[in-house]
Amino acid sequence: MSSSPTATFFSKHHQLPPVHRHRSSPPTTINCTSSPTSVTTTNNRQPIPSLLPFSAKYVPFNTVTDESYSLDEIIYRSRSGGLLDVQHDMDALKQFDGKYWRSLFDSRVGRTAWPYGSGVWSKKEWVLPEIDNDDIVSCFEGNSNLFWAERFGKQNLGGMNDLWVKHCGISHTGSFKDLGMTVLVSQVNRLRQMNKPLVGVGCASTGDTSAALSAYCAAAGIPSIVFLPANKISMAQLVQPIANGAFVLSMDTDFDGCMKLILEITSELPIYLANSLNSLRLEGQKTAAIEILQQFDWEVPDWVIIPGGNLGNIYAFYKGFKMCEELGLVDRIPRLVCAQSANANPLYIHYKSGWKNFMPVKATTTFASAIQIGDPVSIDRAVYALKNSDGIVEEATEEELMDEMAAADSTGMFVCPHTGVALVALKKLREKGVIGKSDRTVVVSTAHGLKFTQAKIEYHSKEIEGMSCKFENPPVEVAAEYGAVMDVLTKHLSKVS
Ligand SMILES: Cc1ncc(COP(=O)(O)O)c(C=O)c1O
Ligand SMILES: N[C@@H](CCOP(=O)(O)O)C(=O)O
Repeated sequence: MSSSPTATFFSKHHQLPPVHRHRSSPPTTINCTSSPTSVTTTNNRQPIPSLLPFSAKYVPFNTVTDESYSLDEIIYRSRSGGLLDVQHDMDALKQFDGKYWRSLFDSRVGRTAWPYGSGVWSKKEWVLPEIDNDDIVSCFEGNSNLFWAERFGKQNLGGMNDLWVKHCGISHTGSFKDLGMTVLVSQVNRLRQMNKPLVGVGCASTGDTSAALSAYCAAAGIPSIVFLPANKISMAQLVQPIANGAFVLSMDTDFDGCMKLILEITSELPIYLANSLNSLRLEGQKTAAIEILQQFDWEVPDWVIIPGGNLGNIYAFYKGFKMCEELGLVDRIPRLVCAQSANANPLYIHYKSGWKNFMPVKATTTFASAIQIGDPVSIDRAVYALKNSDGIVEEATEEELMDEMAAADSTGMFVCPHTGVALVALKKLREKGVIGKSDRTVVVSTAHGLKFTQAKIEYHSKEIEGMSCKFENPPVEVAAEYGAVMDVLTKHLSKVS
């Protein structure tokens, strides 16, 4: 019996359908690979000599030093214990102008040529330029909907007309983590092909990283191990790694406790760390920023608002925008806003103190459970991103975030509580007049609302202690009889008309 094509689709050894094997080059542009000798024009196939190859390496984050590491090394921190960053050879990338890169990226959208149809791998030269296409583990992530939130903007924000929601949660495993995980798991796949001693990949998680890790590992046949804080993630998130065959450890601690443990374990055992401390993840996540520019035909929005927890994503967005500026695709970057839950707000406190001495906090329960993080590993990256984008940090209380989520849902979206946090930040900045009525603004929606149905059910049944749930919309129980249905319906219609 032949095996299911979907089961083996991403395996290196599987014979992909011809359309996926075909490495197409965009029309009227140059077909770039990582080797300078193979950079050719599509018209005459003449090699262009002396071009620098595209390459990337790890360097200490925001530090001037000669220290650097190959991406094929298993390393997460610099010699001094600081964060790492993936540094691309910008001189090599600058051999091509902004117009070239724009048209190359545009030409790959929605295509099936492996792996460029992925929103991440369509930017391969800027992500992991040296990986072999056969080693890539992709679920064709990215290319997510940039939704014009017309009704929400008009109704809830005093006629704001240029408001957009980037639905990163409408994705393979239901969150933006897919963008980073395709890169990390592809690199692990490559390292395993190189016989590096890696028995598996592990992460601590509030539910989305674990879902993405387990799915991408399962697609590639790589063991995954996830550390979850018991009873602190949604049921939908818990079942994702279970279904994907991960080794799931449920621990009586919070995310910060799980994070501490995975760092200790991965330093002892040959398990590769998949959290965003690992800067490879951010290379994939930064493509969401590039995609936003692309979806606006390379016009730059004024504001981008991102919910923050472990704080890798805010830096990933900054990096994506900054690369586009440096390589001439756009001439400026947007102002960034990081939005936190008031119950898990170490960055907000740090911002309000004028960036004086960062102090972790003990994060308490929040409906935005995926950002219940008190000691974010990427604090330095976030501060850098915000300082260099004239950024702002805002916070949202439980009632504010749940109301905003419900208000967004009532205009046709179905967003997660973290998106609610970002929408509160927008509302507060509009009310203060910081964000103008006609400013082009993008709110990044980070996970699918279907992962958080329990929170929505509690809200709409007014089951949340101390919360007025002003947008509640509970189902009406009615007898299955014509008269009874008519009564409730006419009453209802008289109210809405
Ligand atoms: C749904 C969701 N939104 C936002 C975040 C915050 O992202 P980051 O940790 O990169 O700040 C996370 C994870 O932390 C998440 O899972
Ligand atoms: N929300 C995250 C928390 C961990 O973040 P990471 O980006 O460092 O992996 C999750 O879903 O686990």
